[in-house]
Amino acid sequence: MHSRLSTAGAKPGAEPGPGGEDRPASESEQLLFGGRLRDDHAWSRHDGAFVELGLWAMVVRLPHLLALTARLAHRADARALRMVVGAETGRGVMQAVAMVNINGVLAALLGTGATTERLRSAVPALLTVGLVAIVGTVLKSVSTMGTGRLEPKVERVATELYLEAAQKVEMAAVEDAEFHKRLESARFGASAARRMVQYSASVITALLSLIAALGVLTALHPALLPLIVVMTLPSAWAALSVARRHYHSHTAWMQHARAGRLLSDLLTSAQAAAEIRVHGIGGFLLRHFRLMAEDSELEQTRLARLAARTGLIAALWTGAATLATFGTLGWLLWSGAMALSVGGTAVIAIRTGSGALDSLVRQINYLHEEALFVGDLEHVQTEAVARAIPVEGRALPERLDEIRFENVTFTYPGAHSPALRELDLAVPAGKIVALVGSNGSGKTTAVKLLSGLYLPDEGRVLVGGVPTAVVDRNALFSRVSTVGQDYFRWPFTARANIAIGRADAPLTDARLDGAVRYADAQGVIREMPRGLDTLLARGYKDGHNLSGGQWQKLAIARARYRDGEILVVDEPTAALDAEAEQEVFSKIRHLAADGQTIVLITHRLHSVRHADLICLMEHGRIVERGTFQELMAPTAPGGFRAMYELQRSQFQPEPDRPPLPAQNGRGEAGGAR
Ligand SMILES: Nc1ncnc2c1ncn2[C@@H]1O[C@H](COP(=O)(O)OP(=O)(O)OP(=O)(O)O)[C@@H](O)[C@H]1O
Repeated sequence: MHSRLSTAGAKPGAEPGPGGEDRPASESEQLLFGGRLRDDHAWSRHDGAFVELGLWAMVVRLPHLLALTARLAHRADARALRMVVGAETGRGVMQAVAMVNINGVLAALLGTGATTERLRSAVPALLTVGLVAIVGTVLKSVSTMGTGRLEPKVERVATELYLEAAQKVEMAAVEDAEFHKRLESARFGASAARRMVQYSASVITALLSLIAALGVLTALHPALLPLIVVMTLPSAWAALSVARRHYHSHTAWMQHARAGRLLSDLLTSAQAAAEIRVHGIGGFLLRHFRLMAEDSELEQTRLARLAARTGLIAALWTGAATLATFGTLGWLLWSGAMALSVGGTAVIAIRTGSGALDSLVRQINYLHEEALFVGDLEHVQTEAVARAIPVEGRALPERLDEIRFENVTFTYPGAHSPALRELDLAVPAGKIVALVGSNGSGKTTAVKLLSGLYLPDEGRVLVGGVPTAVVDRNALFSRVSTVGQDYFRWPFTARANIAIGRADAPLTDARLDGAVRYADAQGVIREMPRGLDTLLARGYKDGHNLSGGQWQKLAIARARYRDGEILVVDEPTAALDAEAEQEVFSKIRHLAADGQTIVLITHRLHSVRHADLICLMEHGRIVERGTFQELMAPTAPGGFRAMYELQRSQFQPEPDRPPLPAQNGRGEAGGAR
């Protein structure tokens, strides 16, 4: 029997269903990600989507798509946009002029009269064709330059559109898996917007080229018009079918692909590197990476097989249509309904026209496909705006005299039970309130509500008398400094790691030095190869890594640099040595004396002796509160006292335990050798 983590012998997706994506969860999906990652209905989110659109509906939507691209391009670089549109329009016109003149050349050459006479009369049209070809080539270069300039800018503008909106959403949205999925999809939207520029330019060219060819053909013989359409239909149908399948598959497999990338990222992650080696996880991850990749390879194979079949059917159909077209042309010539010179032009016009129509259908098709991703991007942007933290709200008073929780109940989105239940708490300004309690009792959640990151479901959190539900939350954020349990290790220089605490304030050395000194981080900075300019990102040139405690000191310096009136410290000393820990707590006491309000979360109960108020939390409620002396008194309920005594006893020597053998080789163990 295999162990739970073993995948030996497993062949996920070995028997794909007819649609490929209807297979049950593969072993990798089930074991690592808890279920199937494929979403067969992802595509149906797009109302009236391209997957359901017919060719005509797509043509009708074309102006909207071109306008969408033009809007993005205009925002990115209006001048480059004018350049591209002008050049592409010019190219189309040149094609029309060329075709009319080719007709002139052929008519002159195949007309009556002496050869030299015919040649001479063909020269003006011939020269025009040459000139038009040169102008066309120049215009193509101008267009290439314009699109080259435009594309990266459009991608940047599109990326910024959703990044800007996404960084302002409520925490509830950040933790919403559905919103993340949309963000992932929107990422493709930015590069899709870039490609839309190219496709839009090609649509303009193909459209003008087609108009030119149709114009010439109508003048030559109207019977040739429907033939062009018949010749083009098969490849248009094939392109549409393949693209639809591709889009459907892409959206259904997006989560799967993301999970595969996650596995490959983990294999090269500096953070996971040590554990991967010591615990021998590399082979395990690699195996699952391969299994996941094999799964999507099966899907790719399925798509390729279908594309080959569609291509074959389309080629047979095109062959028949071409035969019919040229047969008709031959019959027209044979029956004398068309002159030979006109026939020559007709061949060129048919080839140009069918090529242009084919290209037009393909480009519109691509444009639609890309537009769906850009649509996702717009969708995310709209959703992000709807879920954004409101920018307006009631102003906070100059001085925040109190933070108050009134009967607060809060459940995380998607959670089954509340993290906070009917919580009442008052934190006076300039005091230290310590929240203690077992893991998961709600301490961190309480400070998240206090900081305005979440809003209560019931009850109120009042900061300076203003409920967080109506306060200007950006103003509230700016009054809070935090050293969180999971503070972020910014992969920037040490200087940036501290100054990012108040990124919008001018960076001054005095403020920076003050923060470094406060966190007692001078030693840490001195030991870094380039001091404050040391890059703290392993894996980059000259990147340097710090120990957990050193990082923690930087995080404390950052909070000090931020200098908010309310300081939230969540396990601030977990990674510090005993001496540094005492130092931090004594500094925290001084801050309170200076008027800063401090909410301290810690499991080190010895450290909360000096807090003005200690709250013991359990299952989202405060079950005991008071000063250290009050909670340790024999009359107190005893929960805090019991926890404190338990911690203290761990530092008492155990009388029954035998002493460690001497380390100099002369102890018992050494003597036995
Ligand atoms: N983002 C989240 N989404 C859903 N549930 C969460 C989230 N964060 C915390 N919880 C849940 O809320 C409850 C309270 O968690 P919280 O982090 O506030 O506990 P804590 O007292 O700070 O714990 P610890 O001492 O381990 O840090 C826990 O049951 C936890 O699983």
